[in-house]
Amino acid sequence: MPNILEQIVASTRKRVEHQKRTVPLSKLLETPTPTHPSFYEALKNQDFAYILEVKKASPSKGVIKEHFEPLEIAKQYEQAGAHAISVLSEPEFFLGKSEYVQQIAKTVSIPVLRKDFIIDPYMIYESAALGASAILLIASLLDEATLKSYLELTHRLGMDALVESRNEEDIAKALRAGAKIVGINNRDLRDFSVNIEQSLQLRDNIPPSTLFVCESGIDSKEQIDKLKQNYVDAVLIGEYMMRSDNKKEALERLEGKRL
Ligand SMILES: O=C(O)c1ccccc1NCC(=O)[C@H](O)[C@H](O)COP(=O)(O)O
Repeated sequence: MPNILEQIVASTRKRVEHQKRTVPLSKLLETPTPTHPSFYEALKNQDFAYILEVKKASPSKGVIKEHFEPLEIAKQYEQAGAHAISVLSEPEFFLGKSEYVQQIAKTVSIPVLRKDFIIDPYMIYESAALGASAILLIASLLDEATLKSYLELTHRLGMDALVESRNEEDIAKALRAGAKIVGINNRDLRDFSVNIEQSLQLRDNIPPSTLFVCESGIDSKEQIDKLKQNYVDAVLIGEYMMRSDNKKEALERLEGKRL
């Protein structure tokens, strides 16, 4: 049985091939690219930034939000004080849609990160056409030369990339390839367990000139305090925010402004 990433990648390959037949790259390139705010600057301009995630479901948790209104959630995130919004567009395992990225980017004034499993340059052009400010690139899915070329294309199209890493090897590859923003995903994909110690242990591998994002499993003020003490620049929070009815109060609880 292939592991979860292999399953997602296989499904993504089929989806991209189908999408290329529906909207060929030549046609996609005719689409005017919407202007968008800078994801990098939005994170850099804060002592500690919050990227809040819009996702209906995930392989580890199944359906998280049955009654799912992505645009409404994104507006609530912005009003709550998010500095950027992450939007899952992968349809089979996360029940996402590319349209969510487009609709949300059109509506909010903060940057939108397209969270998908980018394995083809077509998806980078598509992300720009959707109005994304940034994309996720997963270091373990791409060899170094490919990661470097995807980063160059992303930057050339005026977007930023969050390069997701899980170990020293991924981080070294990301830095050599020119990543300006590195994320550590705390979720172990073998058993789906999450532990923010993963980010803290790898913190010193990332130079201060590179933005450092801690991803997954964040749901308490104690964790946020610890991450701030360890010079983490930003956090990416999905499930905790998705399950909270009042987004503003949920963020205030993480910040210790509310019990
Ligand atoms: O979450 C999963 O089950 C998962 C499985 C396979 C690949 C990626 C997966 N998650 C994507 C993410 O990284 C999270 O959506 C993101 O970091 C937010 O995590 P959380 O706050 O724990 O929802």
